[in-house]
Amino acid sequence: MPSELRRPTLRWGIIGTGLISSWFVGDMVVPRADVTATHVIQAIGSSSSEKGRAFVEKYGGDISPSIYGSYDAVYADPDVDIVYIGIPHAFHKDACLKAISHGKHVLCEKPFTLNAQEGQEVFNAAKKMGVYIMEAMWTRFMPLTAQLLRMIHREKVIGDVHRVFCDFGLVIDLDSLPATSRLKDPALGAGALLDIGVYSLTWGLLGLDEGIAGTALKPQVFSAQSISQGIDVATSIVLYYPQNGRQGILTSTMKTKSDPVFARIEGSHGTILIEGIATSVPHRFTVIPSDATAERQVYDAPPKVGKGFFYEADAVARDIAAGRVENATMPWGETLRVLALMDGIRAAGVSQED
Ligand SMILES: NC(=O)C1=CN([C@@H]2O[C@H](COP(=O)(O)OP(=O)(O)OC[C@H]3O[C@@H](n4cnc5c(N)ncnc54)[C@H](OP(=O)(O)O)[C@@H]3O)[C@@H](O)[C@H]2O)C=CC1
Ligand SMILES: O=C1OC[C@@H](O)[C@H](O)[C@H]1O
Repeated sequence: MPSELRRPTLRWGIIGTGLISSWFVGDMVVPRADVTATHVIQAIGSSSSEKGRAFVEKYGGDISPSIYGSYDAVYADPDVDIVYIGIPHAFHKDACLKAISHGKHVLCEKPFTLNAQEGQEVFNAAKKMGVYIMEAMWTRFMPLTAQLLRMIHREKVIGDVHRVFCDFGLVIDLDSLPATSRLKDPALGAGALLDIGVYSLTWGLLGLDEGIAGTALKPQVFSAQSISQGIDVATSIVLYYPQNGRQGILTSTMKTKSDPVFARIEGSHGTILIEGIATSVPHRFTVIPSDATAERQVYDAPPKVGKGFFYEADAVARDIAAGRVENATMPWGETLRVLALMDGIRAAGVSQED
């Protein structure tokens, strides 16, 4: 096998120097024992080059990327293979389209775009240009997630799944945030559903049905949203699968911190509890058989190195080296399915203005 396929290299251009870009870059430069891909931080694009320089000093370790005071310079840099988009949701579509128009591959943060229509536009452009693009739904790429889903759907460790409960709650005090914060400004896509509810919804979809994108069963969706200052501060979703009676109760809120045990999956032969520092980051699950005499089994994530963003980045590197334009774990159709569900929830959810 050619070495580029065995251990591919990707040269990344980073768009935005906020929180998520710091986490992502930190993971790309963290020393790892079992590296399967090499990630080079080739360029940083920021609203100002001073900000870009400060970012590299703080988070970049030994790297010395090109630092640009604009995003356009990153898209135009011939040494950049792939653009990582880490800016507020409302700007994802334009950033993706610009990167694609320069022939760059793209990894774009969640939620991929503000709605399914925007997402479709971006995928159409990527298809036309023949470039790779994926939504950075990192939770799906963690080995513990893959192990859990295999045990539920293939090994049927809890028998037939009946219900999935999942919550993602963070305490976000809107009054203390500037009006320009991405967590507060409706124009930037603020709201619990798009920011954190997307994870609860993801766990529900993955736990209740093995299919994704075109192979997934279609649930009926019921929802309620509490609106404050023009954004949803809490969204609750019920997924009901008429095909088999399964139900998901999937919640998100900006009012309360969720419990470390953020999800419960119930089946005919037992229950699984999933825990982590956040609903996006599972670090352990426990299988509790219904038979009280049988032992609980605990499964832990691999020892912690970085935050775990390299799992999705490695997957992207392998895909690109193999000539694929989309990823099998997070294909374009799956991003569009989740976006369409969130569109429906926002359109139909019972809303209460305070
Ligand atoms: N996968 C995950 O776990 C996480 C994903 N995310 C996702 O990443 C994206 C960015 O979130 P996060 O890093 O928390 O956001 P931050 O507010 O921390 O940073 C966003 C960055 O985007 C740039 N930017 C461009 N225009 C604006 C604007 N009008 N207002 C604010 N920032 C702007 C700025 O970078 P500059 O000035 O350098 O151009 C800014 O630093 C979101 O879509 C979010 O959903 C966020 C956190 C965790
Ligand atoms: O994706 C996310 O996960 C962690 C949260 O802190 C953040 O707001 C969100 O964007």
